[in-house]
Amino acid sequence: MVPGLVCVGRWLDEDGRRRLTADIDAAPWSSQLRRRVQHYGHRYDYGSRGVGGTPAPPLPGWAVTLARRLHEDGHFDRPPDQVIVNEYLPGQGISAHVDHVGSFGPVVASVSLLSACVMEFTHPEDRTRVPVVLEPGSLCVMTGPARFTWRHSIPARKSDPGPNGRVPRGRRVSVTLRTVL
Ligand SMILES: O=C(O)CCC(=O)C(=O)O
Ligand SMILES: [Fe+2]
Repeated sequence: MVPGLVCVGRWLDEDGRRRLTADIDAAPWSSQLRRRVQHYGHRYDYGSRGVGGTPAPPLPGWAVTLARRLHEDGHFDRPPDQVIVNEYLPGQGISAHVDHVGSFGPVVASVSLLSACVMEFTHPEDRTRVPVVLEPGSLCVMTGPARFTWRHSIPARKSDPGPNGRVPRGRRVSVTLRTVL
């Protein structure tokens, strides 16, 4: 429904999810934009804010493993070298944006952990809105129009609409991998 968007459910199995979450939680978090974040690789972040800030630490082992697998699976033509980890507590979200076009390459990949949530893709001209459920362990890859034209956001709310009523959110952690231009 969103051209250029590919989502793979259960990209990480339960053990993989548990180990990745433990590795991430063993690292220090910093607080920005009301969410907690970790940056690795070049510190080019926050969409329209563009390039900035102090250099980030190199990719830790778990991020190198994810980056290699995404490259080997054919999602990237070189292993992604920039990683942002976002934590969302129920009620937190991210406003509609396109990941900074001048800073990042043509592929943006996100792995979801812990709680499911709904990401909304919005077309800037006709305002078409497509909700996409991000399940724990899933991989979402944005290329082409999904990457460059459509905006993505996570509504700041405590539950999401589901087929059988509202689905409460829990703590969610996402890992987004990109290449720096
Ligand atoms: O949490 C997510 O899945 C998306 C994060 C995101 O869009 C970003 O950091 O640019
Ligand atoms: Fe984004």
